[in-house]
Amino acid sequence: MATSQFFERLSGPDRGFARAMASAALRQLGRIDKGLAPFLTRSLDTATPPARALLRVGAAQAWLMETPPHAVVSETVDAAKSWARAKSAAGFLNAVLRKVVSDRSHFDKAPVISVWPDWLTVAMMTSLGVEAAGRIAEAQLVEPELHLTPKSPDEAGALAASLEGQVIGPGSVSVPTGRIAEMEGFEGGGWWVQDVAAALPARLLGAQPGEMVFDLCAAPGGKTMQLAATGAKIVALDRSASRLERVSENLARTGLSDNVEIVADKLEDWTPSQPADRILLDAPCSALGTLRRHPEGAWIKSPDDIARFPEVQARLLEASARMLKPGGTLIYCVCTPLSREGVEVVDRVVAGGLLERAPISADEAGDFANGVTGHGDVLTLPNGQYGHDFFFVSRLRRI
Ligand SMILES: C[S@@+](CC[C@H](N)C(=O)[O-])C[C@H]1O[C@@H](n2cnc3c(N)ncnc32)[C@H](O)[C@@H]1O
Repeated sequence: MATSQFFERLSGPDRGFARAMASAALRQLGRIDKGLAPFLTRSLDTATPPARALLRVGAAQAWLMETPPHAVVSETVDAAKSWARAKSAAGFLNAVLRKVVSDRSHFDKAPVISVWPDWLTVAMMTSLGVEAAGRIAEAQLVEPELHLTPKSPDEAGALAASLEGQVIGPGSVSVPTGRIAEMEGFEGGGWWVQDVAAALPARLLGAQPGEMVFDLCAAPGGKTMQLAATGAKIVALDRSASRLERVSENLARTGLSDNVEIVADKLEDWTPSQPADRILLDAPCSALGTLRRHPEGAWIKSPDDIARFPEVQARLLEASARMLKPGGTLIYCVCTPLSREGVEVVDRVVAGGLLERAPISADEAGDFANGVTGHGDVLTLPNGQYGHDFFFVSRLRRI
């Protein structure tokens, strides 16, 4: 049986505890491995995957959760004994976990920036500097908040009051986490889940009623709903037909389908029947700005996986620019803080002469004003006010 099927069979507190263990281990995996290393005679990589997983989860309980030491050792060893693929590691786990529960000093000494694999820590520090990379790592230590976008920014106050949340940014609402489909107003479609930083790009596009707006990497549709709510005519395009089903469901639930045409195609293969007044390009990227939500992303991806993005992004940005009316506005955004997928892509395409920057002012960036760069782009690094994702946003104009 696959591990995910075991999880699905759990319910109540067991399910919650399993989730909490996995989340704690994944959030600080790099530090946990550094804390474990002195207790091992060989590299952790040489352990079988089940033994490695149990060791990391045991260490997460000992060092990050308040699980009693005897329970950490006995429950983890019992779990190994009842798992065919881990049975032979029971003695090894027992010996190492006894040391783990009585000595957290190596874990405590591992710097917060080592939560990621080493290659990623280096990439973050090279791109952003040690201090900013450290703040991003810090942000990963805590469970993310739940943010909602109301259909109209004017409704943020009422939504916050009804869900015991608080208004953040220019019209988002932070609410206590819970089962989303059971929260007040979900069925009625008055709001959708969207990180406050993810809501910024569509707001900065400034779509007006009746304008032709292309949302060119649209699925699952958080930004499409924001654009549709402005009263503009929207073309929501994505290469993934299955992900576009999510866009349709989201639009139907929120009652925003009327002015949206959905197109399943590759951006670079699609020929629009008329040029756009405005375009939003939320390009495919390494998604390193959402690691606090999906910390496993740091370990699933390799340097090669993320190296391919800048070429793709530049190609998609150029193709998008050609679909824009002269003087039309384009927002390019990516949910990664790495400069090679952000400012460097924009600089390259701007140098080609199709686009120029339409700088974003500190006023427009609101709570992210401290992220406005000298070029007038925005990089939503930790703002010291509330947790959010890390987006790069640039506003451009067709020359
Ligand atoms: C970052 S996600 C978009 C998120 C979306 N804008 C939102 O707010 O919900 C990137 C999307 O780009 C799509 N994509 C990747 N390459 C594409 C291409 N060449 N043409 C069109 N869509 C593409 C992916 O299928 C994915 O849905």
